[in-house]
Amino acid sequence: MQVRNHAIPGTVINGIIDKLFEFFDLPEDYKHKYDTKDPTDLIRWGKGNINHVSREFVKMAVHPTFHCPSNPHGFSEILQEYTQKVRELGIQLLGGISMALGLEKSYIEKKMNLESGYDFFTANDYPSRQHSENRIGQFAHIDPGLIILIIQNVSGGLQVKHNGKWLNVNLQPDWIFVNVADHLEILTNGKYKSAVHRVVVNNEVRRATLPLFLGPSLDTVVKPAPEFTDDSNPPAYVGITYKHYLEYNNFHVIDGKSCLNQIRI
Ligand SMILES: O=C(O)CCC(=O)C(=O)O
Ligand SMILES: [Fe+2]
Repeated sequence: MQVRNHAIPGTVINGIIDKLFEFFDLPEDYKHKYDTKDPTDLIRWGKGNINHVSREFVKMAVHPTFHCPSNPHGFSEILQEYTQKVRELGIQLLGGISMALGLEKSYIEKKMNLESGYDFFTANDYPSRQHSENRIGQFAHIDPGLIILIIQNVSGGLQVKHNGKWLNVNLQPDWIFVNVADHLEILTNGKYKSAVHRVVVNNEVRRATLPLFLGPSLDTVVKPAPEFTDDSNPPAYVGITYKHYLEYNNFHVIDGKSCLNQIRI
């Protein structure tokens, strides 16, 4: 799904992309202080070039509490504005999805306790093909959470698997790509499917992407809701808290394994 005329100002998007490149261009010594040690750290930095992947990333928890590296100057303010606006949009989209499922608009919002929903933001930095030994930015994976909203500085790199084939997601830089993630699949008992996607390195330019992962609150037990189950559609997943789910997949760090197959009945 793609969203075009959204309310995130271009100045905010460009501002955040500039700050991100500034962050990634900081000396490695500084970034190493966020080196991923414990998956529950609220800011985590990591660099690929392992397992033939070219990617640098920084992940931070942004809701219900907001965390951001203090450098570069101004990064935190603009990121806070960005994530708040994208979160609002995401909640509106989940309202639309609830209605499309024939339920009241606030259904997912209430059921998933989004008021204290655990959202995390990832900034991904992929080198251009010319500056990369590898072709892959991220191997095929699915994402935890309900939906992921992605903005990028340049199109070309993200691919989604559809009917066994990899399709390029061609977005204009100011469009938002919305990916369905694991917890919408679990909640709807498979009516919505978590989208398998991967990232290839862009042929021409360095590419930054800004996914925001919108999730339930950490203590919400997510399981197929009764509205989506009956005798012929029994629950297809075991219910576990969002926190346990994230712990299993290492809070979605490099090559985080998905928990979805583990909880399938
Ligand atoms: O960088 C992209 O295009 C997608 C990012 C992504 O899939 C992720 O960070 O989980
Ligand atoms: Fe992803």
